[in-house]
Amino acid sequence: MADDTILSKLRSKLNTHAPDRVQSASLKEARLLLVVDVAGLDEAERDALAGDVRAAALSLDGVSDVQLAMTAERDGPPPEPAKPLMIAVGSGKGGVGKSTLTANLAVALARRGRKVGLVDADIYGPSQPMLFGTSKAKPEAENEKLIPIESECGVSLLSMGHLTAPGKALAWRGPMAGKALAQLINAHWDAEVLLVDLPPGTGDVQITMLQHFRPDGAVLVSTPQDLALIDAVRAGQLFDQGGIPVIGLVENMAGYVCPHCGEASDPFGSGGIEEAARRLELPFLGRVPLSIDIMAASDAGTPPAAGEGREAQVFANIAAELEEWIEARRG
Ligand SMILES: Nc1ncnc2c1ncn2[C@@H]1O[C@H](COP(=O)(O)OP(=O)(O)OP(=O)(O)O)[C@@H](O)[C@H]1O
Repeated sequence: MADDTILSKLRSKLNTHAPDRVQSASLKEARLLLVVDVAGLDEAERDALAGDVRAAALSLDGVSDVQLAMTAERDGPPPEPAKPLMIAVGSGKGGVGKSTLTANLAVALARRGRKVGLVDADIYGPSQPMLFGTSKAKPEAENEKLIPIESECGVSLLSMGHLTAPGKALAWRGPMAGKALAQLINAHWDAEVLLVDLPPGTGDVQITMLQHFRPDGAVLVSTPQDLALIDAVRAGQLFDQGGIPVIGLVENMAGYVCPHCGEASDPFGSGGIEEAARRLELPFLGRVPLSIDIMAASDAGTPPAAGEGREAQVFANIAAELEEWIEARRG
């Protein structure tokens, strides 16, 4: 039988594997030499393909022995994409707007052309699915790694809120919480920058985050209230001790302009975080006003940074400060 005839007969028998993977055949005295392309296959897939090709070849008339030459084996698995720069967003105390800031910074960075991923590490009280309007989405997995959910704002994200029933509080102990976090972080991220929304305070998840995942830097958010600020400084010390650079501080809920009469007031004081940043010799990244529009857009699952209003500009300005740090690290 001519080699070309053998090749086409063999390919017609290989319906479960891509027949084109068998590139050439050459028969010499009942011994068939086959060149098989295995590029991009993992070890198990390669073995399965080799087994099927061998069985199909031996079923051909005039073939009593088969020799396989696998190409592309020396290329190894496809290269891993570059690791994203990981930036943790933390706060000393709850309710200061850390999740709101993380979501909107992610959107503002994406609008600057960065590929941005967001991990909601607030596994006890995840709010990112609500902020991005992705509460109903369920991530799929490939090779036992989660595939992030694509939001409409160009930011991909993963949260425990995508994996558990809505509103179900998680009461996990440290090791389980650490495993859950690992699942979210070691996912199939296609991102240059990964923002991590930490739970408030200085507990287990924060410590796991510092020790195991070593973010490249941290942003701290606080309201101008004294107590919030003291807690933020404590959170900053935790990063410092772990050798994680604090990129800068953000003041949230600073200054309120009444939507009816236009009068400006400072319900929680003002300027305290900028002053604290100066004292601590840390960069001040910006100030987000207390705004009904920010709250309403967040509750509706449409991050205000994705819009065109004054609020979008506030987050764009903070993202521009952060971008300087990112550029110095990544180019
Ligand atoms: N600048 C702002 N103006 C108005 N409302 C805001 C602002 N920032 C946050 N909020 C609102 O404050 C509430 C708490 O915000 P958020 O969930 O972001 O805080 P957090 O620090 O992440 O809280 P937690 O500790 O519960 O994770 C939300 O209802 C949010 O919409």
